[in-house]
Amino acid sequence: MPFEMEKVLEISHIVKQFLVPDGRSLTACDDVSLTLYKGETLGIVGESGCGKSTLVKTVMQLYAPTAGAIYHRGVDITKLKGEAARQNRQHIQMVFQDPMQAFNPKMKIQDIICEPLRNFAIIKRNQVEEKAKELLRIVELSEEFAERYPGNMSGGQRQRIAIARALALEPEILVCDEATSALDVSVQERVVKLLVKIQKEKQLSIIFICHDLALVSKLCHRVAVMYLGNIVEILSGDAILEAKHPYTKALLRSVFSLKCKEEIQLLDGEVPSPLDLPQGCPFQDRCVECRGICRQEKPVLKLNSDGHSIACHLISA
Ligand SMILES: Nc1ncnc2c1ncn2[C@@H]1O[C@H](COP(=O)(O)OP(=O)(O)OP(=O)(O)O)[C@@H](O)[C@H]1O
Repeated sequence: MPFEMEKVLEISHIVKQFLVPDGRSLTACDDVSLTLYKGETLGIVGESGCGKSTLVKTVMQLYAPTAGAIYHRGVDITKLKGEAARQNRQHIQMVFQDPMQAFNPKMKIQDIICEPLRNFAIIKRNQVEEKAKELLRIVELSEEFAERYPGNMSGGQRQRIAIARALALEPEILVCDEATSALDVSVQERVVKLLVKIQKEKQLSIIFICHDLALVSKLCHRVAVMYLGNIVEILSGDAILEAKHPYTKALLRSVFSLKCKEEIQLLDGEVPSPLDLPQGCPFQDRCVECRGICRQEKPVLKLNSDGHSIACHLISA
């Protein structure tokens, strides 16, 4: 493994339900368990609405889970309150798709980058400029950006600023939710290379949510595939084309072929509503191989001897 097998985060049986206006509950995450290791990039993929953002917002303590626990270095962070919860946020930072929404347009870049450090009283006012320049160097931007405002910068530059701000507190974990998706391909490639470089230097663990399966397979050590609030498969990024779960295989077929960039087949059928989860396998209504047992029993995620996990009744370990 290119990363250490030291557990940094353990997501354990997370269920997240939302109460919707008509009184029913919507299950966005349905018993999700995942481990993140030190220095690892863990990709999370799946169609829109499968629960990726809800899962990472629960990790970020933005949502309280309905059930389950999230252990960071052995401590269940979902139970932390007040100052203990605030302190823990230093270790897990997030970069969103559109950092502009998070930036105050009237603040100088140096103040935006150093705001987390000021909030935790780690640096004084007169140390902001120097610290901002140091962080700008890490994300390979000129020190001149310290004095600028976010309005007149390119998307790639803003995303580097967002990364610099997220790294300011020297977190152990960086969560990137579609962080490179709005960038054009060449800028995206440079930002991704930067993330890999920083990860190697700092042994950072990264959770990377992205719709682009080719990018995920290139960047991520492991990839978790989500469907209707469930993890259906976990496999090595470089083995994504060897996926075995019928959903992952369909997802791979439905996107542009990694080799010839040619669209080949769309995934048939609609994703069922998370308001009305079926008994049994979440993928049963779209699976061409569906059998009786798939409608009765929900398959558990089983670890194969090659480190590949699959939740499917039809595939044996
Ligand atoms: N605050 C909320 N209240 C009610 N329902 C929500 C809330 N947030 C998310 N959902 C629902 O939970 C399900 C999972 O949404 P989520 O945003 O986590 O999916 P996603 O995989 O991140 O999708 P996308 O790729 O489009 O961002 C969806 O059905 C969504 O409508």
